[in-house]
Amino acid sequence: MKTLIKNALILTMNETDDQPVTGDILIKDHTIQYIGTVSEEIADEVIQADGMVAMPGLINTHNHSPMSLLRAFSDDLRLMEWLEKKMLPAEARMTKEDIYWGSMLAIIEMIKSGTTSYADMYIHMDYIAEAVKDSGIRASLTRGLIQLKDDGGKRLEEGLELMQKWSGKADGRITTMLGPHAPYTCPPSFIEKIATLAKEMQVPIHIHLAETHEEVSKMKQKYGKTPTQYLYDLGLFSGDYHVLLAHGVHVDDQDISFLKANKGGIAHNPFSNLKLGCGIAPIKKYLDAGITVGIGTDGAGSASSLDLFKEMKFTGGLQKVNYFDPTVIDAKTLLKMATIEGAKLLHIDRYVGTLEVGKLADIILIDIMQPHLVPHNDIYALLAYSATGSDVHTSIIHGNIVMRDRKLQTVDEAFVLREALQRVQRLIKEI
Ligand SMILES: N[C@@H](CCSC[C@H]1O[C@@H](n2cnc3c(=O)[nH]cnc32)[C@H](O)[C@@H]1O)C(=O)O
Ligand SMILES: [Zn+2]
Repeated sequence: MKTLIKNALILTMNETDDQPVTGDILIKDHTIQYIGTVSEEIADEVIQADGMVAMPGLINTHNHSPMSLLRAFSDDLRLMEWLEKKMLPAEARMTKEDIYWGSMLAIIEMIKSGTTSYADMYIHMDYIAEAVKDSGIRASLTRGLIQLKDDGGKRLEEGLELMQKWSGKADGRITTMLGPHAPYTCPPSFIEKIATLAKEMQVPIHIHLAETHEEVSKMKQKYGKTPTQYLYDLGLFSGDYHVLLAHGVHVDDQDISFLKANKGGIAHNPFSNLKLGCGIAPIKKYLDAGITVGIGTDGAGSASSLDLFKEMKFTGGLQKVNYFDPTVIDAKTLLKMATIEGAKLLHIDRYVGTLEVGKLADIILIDIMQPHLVPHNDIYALLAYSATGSDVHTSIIHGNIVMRDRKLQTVDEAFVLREALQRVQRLIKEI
């Protein structure tokens, strides 16, 4: 099967070509076969892309997809209260079917706003994997692991089963990670056990880190260390594996030097951090230290929506205001964070994250012939600061057209919305 994208303004996000050029992209099965000028005759299908930007699909580096069912349910509380009084009781009621439809709701929102790969940490991951398979998105799946008493073992078993059952499945679109939830929910022996497994199995780790002031003081009180030093001392950053760290809001300079040892990096979720009143992560310092930073949303229970174009604006705006300096981060850096840097964090940058011959075809087309996207002076600035998720016209993942002219091709959108509306009543009743 050969699909041709014709006459697009191509933004490869590849280091070597800085400026977009008008041209064609030929996709053969799952892969980008040629970028340049291609005759329409050789293609089975032609997508006319005049007036559109073609760029790599966006990568959401942190999500809890079924929490989309808990959108607009608890919005103005502190993190611990939000989590313990609202989210956890509602999550405890989620059936496997709720998980499937909740994650499907999140996935179709992500696809419709330009995300083609995402990282998910949750429970009942089999059902999320089914939704990933059915929808056509690419995902890195993690069973979130907590150990409150002696109950971590069973969860870890489930995490390992997920890896065995789903790694490389759905046509290779699914990868997996090990997922200790956070320093404050995982005692030292549990972290060590997971780090050892990651080392043995050569798999990445996905964990929350230093999200609030409270977390830092709690860990200092209990262990005499910051959350970052706690993980560092347990050897989490010294393995051969990548660690995807969500948030990293409250770190000092010593913490940042510890984080340099890690082969993964930080998933920055600015709007979730803002809405939970957590703080502003020092993204400029991470970038200065050479630490990889990607952009995520976190679950819609805190992030409210899963639009990475929105998160790019918050990322840029917050760093500029935090350092009283608009030059600390630029539009191109924001777009890199949302594409290739995110791909590094998911450990799939060999396959996606830029448009290059030989890479998998994860491509979005953005309609830039709209009042808020004209003129086209600087395409990076246009995409990072002016565009929103609803400007994404067409989305191709793994060579398959999953959305065309804003219409989903793999899933019945109206059906998913009805399922979500009906299921949420039971989940939030009297909480
Ligand atoms: N609660 C699960 C384990 C973790 S899955 C991922 C968890 O992270 C929680 N979560 C979502 N967003 C955040 C956040 O911003 N900080 C900390 N936890 C979060 C979410 O409610 C979910 O329970 C169990 O009982 O086994
Ligand atoms: Zn989270």
